[in-house]
Amino acid sequence: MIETLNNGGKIILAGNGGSAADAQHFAGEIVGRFTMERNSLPAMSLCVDPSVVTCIANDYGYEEVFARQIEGMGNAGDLFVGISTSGNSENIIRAINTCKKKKITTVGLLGKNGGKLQGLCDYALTVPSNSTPRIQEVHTLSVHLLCEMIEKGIFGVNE
Ligand SMILES: O=C(CO)[C@@H](O)[C@H](O)[C@H](O)[C@H](O)COP(=O)(O)O
Repeated sequence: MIETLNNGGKIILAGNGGSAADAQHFAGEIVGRFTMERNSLPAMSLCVDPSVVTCIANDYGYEEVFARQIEGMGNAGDLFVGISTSGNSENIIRAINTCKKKKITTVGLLGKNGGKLQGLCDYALTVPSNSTPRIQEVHTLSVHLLCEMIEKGIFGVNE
């Protein structure tokens, strides 16, 4: 993630339900700030524009809501984070496949045994629990830890 941002790429995130909340939370910490006064960094959640999401879902199917946004807004050198507690959400799987075509690095924040996404993502952080709420709680912690590491990695340890 640090390499992506240092090289001018952006972080793109998506998830369903509670994981959609995690995706927008992550983007907020990166674009706004986590704990440090610093320049803004580029990150976006694909879950937050109801007009875009409903248009794609209505016209192309819910499976396409993230893949089509990546097709339109993702660039080589970006990094996509797909958040899925089951690892089996079809719209995240399709998003990852679109990223591969566009040379976008893929990261899975997953749960259980990682599901179908485990082997598809370039990197996977998989919470080995069968409880969706417990997985989500560890994902939220992971979001904060990642944001802390990004800030410290790019701007130093000033807090
Ligand atoms: O928050 C919860 C359950 O705690 C739900 O909204 C949950 O996120 C939804 O069922 C999601 O559709 C599950 O998708 P996924 O994590 O398996 O990809």
